[in-house]
Amino acid sequence: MSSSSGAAAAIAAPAARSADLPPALEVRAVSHRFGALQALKDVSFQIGRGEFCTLLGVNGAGKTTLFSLITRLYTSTSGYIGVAGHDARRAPREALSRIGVVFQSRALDGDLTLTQNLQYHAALHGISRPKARIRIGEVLELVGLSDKAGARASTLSGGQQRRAEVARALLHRPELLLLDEATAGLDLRARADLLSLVRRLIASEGVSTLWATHIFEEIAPQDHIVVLHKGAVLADASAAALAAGGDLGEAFLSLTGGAR
Ligand SMILES: Nc1ncnc2c1ncn2[C@@H]1O[C@H](COP(=O)(O)OP(=O)(O)OP(=O)(O)O)[C@@H](O)[C@H]1O
Repeated sequence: MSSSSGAAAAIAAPAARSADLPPALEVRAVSHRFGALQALKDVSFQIGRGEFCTLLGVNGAGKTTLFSLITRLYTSTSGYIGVAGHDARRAPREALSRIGVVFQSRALDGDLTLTQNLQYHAALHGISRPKARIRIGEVLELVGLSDKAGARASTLSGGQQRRAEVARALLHRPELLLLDEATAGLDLRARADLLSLVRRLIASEGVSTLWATHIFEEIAPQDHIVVLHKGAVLADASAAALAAGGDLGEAFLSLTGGAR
């Protein structure tokens, strides 16, 4: 893990789990402006294979902007973004085909059944209908929604809809899963269910995860944390190293100068 900021460099980052494969995500010296506003400043970090990485930052920190650059919604004008070794700018098709995304806003068509939603998305990825049928059964089982396959999306609870979006993101077997404030609007129970589901997927599917949040309770001691604040990486470390035996929330507040 690397970061250009002094604070980040001071904290040792966890090593990637597989030395043989390129990192699931490499962000190197990425900056982005919206006119006069510098939304991202020289952001650098890596996510190793099979790693759960939390991108921790308050509202406006730049999390969604970074996701938009990784997914090519915006084009980065400086720096490098690599997904499983594929340059997102030079080889966007290869990079994007390895990413599954759960966006901040809800993205299912409420009038369609869950299966229809997934069939539509599978077609976008060029998955044939017979293969899609099999894969849809698999991903619904993975997220615990097999019994809802024929239900209209609008009839699912908020937590079920989010799990369905995770299923959708997994259809094409991505190597990197991006989730932007995925628990927003969910009650405590649904939040915990979604988080434990995603953690299980890392083991069962081998997918690496970037989980953007501002909620400390979603972080486990072994997680890799990248603290983003005002567009800059302030720390890149394990949660345990960041908390240094104390409270993670306090450590975060002292890094950000009290912003939460
Ligand atoms: N399209 C845009 N045009 C201009 N400014 C933008 C745009 N999108 C984001 N910003 C600004 O860029 C900064 C980073 O915003 P961003 O949405 O990336 O933060 P965030 O960490 O995802 O916050 P939130 O959790 O509230 O979405 C903020 O100051 C925001 O106001």
